Order: sequence, then structure tokens, then C-alpha cells
Amino acid sequence: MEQALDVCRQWREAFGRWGFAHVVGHGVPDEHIEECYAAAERFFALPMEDKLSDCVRAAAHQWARDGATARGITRPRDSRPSPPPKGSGAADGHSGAPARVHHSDADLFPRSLPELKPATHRYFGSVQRLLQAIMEITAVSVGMPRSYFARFWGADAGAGGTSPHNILRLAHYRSQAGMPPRANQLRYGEHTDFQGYTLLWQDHNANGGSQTAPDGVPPKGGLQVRDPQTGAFLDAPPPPKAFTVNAGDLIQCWTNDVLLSNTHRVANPPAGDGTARVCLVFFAGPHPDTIVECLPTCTDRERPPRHAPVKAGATT
Ligand SMILES: O=C(O)CCC(=O)C(=O)O
Ligand SMILES: [Fe+2]
Repeated sequence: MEQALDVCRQWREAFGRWGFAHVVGHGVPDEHIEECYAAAERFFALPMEDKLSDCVRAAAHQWARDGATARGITRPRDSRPSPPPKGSGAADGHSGAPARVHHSDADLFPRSLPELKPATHRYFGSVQRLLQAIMEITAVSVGMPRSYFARFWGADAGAGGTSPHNILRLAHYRSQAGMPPRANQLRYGEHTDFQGYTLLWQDHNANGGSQTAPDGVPPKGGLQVRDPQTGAFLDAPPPPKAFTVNAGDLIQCWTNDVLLSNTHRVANPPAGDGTARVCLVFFAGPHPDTIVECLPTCTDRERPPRHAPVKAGATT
């Protein structure tokens, strides 16, 4: 019990300072991660014609554009609108549409890669269970009842037609061999995530953690997190077998800035480095009709609500 409360204290501290944490001992089986990661890599390695012809036409642009565009090459910083307006849809400054895999959209799966569907579904289910634990930790960390967020993300959350809108994005940042980025370009521009938590499996930790780079070796073109106190961007390579978790704007709104939705970006690898990057990005979204407003435990006379209540769906 004391240990569990300590985790909740650490959570509040990490997210109050950084909006980010690395989570180990998370219970997501190595093989679920390995399968999903390997299937994602195989998908991105498919020839473009296969991606196009295999996918249902109506949905194909979602998959195909991601494979086709150099989404790792975002526009130079000066020419980017920064930060993207909340609720603009172009929420995170990508050059290509993300590959969004809704759990129910079976038809989106390419026929030439039959393992992609079971692998993403298994991973999705395991990460969803991790999310439920994270929401319990979150509730306790801000003094709410442990089960508070179960109405949004718990096993029964769909009962009243209010099922969560969690999304798994398979992210591919292409090799930049032969097309070096210009000065100030980024693989992924500076942004905050706009929903609940994001549970990220980074390339640095591919294959269930068995390919983790030695401690202290910075990633070749990876996630960087802004230090809210200094404004500096710091590399955020995960320790072995860790998920990188960050809080999105809805968490910050719910907790009245007690837990932060912090700015992050993905840096380019050094010039001449041909490393591609594949990441598994799970975005936790409550049902779009959910009204998110300051929790009673996060406000008092000295700390009035800092954000107006917002409908979750209005932020996407
Ligand atoms: O690829 C990464 O490391 C970060 C991805 C990210 O920030 C996002 O998809 O919102
Ligand atoms: Fe992000």
C-alpha cells in the first residue's frame, strides 16, 4: 500500500515538473510489443503499390499517405505556424496524415500483411490495460477516488455509449539518407498532445526492449522534451523496457495544471545517418462528448480553475 502511494507521489512530481515519465514494470508482455513493432516495420517496408492496392480505397489515404510522405521532414521552424491552434485538426504539425488505427476498423488492414491486425489488436488491448492502471494512479495522485476515471477508460466505460476513443498510431520517420534536412527542420515539430495520456514505445527500445541502446547513448534522432523551467529541449531515451508516457492537454485541464501537458518534438538524426524511426504511439482519448473540467481536488480559493470546461471532441 505504502509502495503504491509512493508511485502516486512520484507520478504527481514527475508530471508536475515534466509532464513526462518513463514507466517500467508496466505489465505489457514483451511479445505483444515485439509482434506489433515487427508488424509495423514490415508494413512500412511494403512497396507503395502494395500499400495502395491492399487497403480499402476509402480508407487508403490514411495508411498510404503515411508511408508515402516524408513525414519526418517537417517544415522549417520559421515557416511553421507555432504552436498549432488547439482544435485545428492539424494538431501536431505533421506533413502527412497519421496512420490511425481504430480498433474496429478491420477493413483498414492490408491484405498482404495478415499479421498486422492481430498484432495491433493484441498490443492495443495490453496497452489499454496499462492505461487503466495509469488512470488509477493519476486519480490518487491528485486526491480523487482511485476509480474516478473508470467512467471514461475503465472496462465498463462503453456501457452508456461513451466508449473511449483511444487510437494507436504506427509512426514512421523515414531514413534521411540522400535527402538531408535543412537547418532547423525537425522530424516532428514542437507540440503538446491534445487528449489524455500518450503511451509511446520508442524505437530506442525496439523488440520488447531487447534492442535497447546502452544507457547514456543518446538516440539518433529521437524524442526531445522541453524543460518548462529553462526552455531547453532534452533527449528522452527510455531506460530498458520502458514506455515513455506524457500527459495531454485534457489531463492538464482536468488537474488545473497540477499535471502538465508539456511541449515535445522529434529531432533529426545527425547528417548522413540513414536511421529510420518506427514508434508505436497510443493516444488515450475519452469519448468525444466528455466534458473535461477542473477536478474538485485541484482547486481552492488560491487556485481557481485556470481552464474553461472543454468538450473532449472539440480538441481534435
Ligand atoms: O515519435 C515520437 O517519439 C513522438 C511522437 C509524438 O510526439 C506524437 O505522435 O505525438
Ligand atoms: Fe506528441
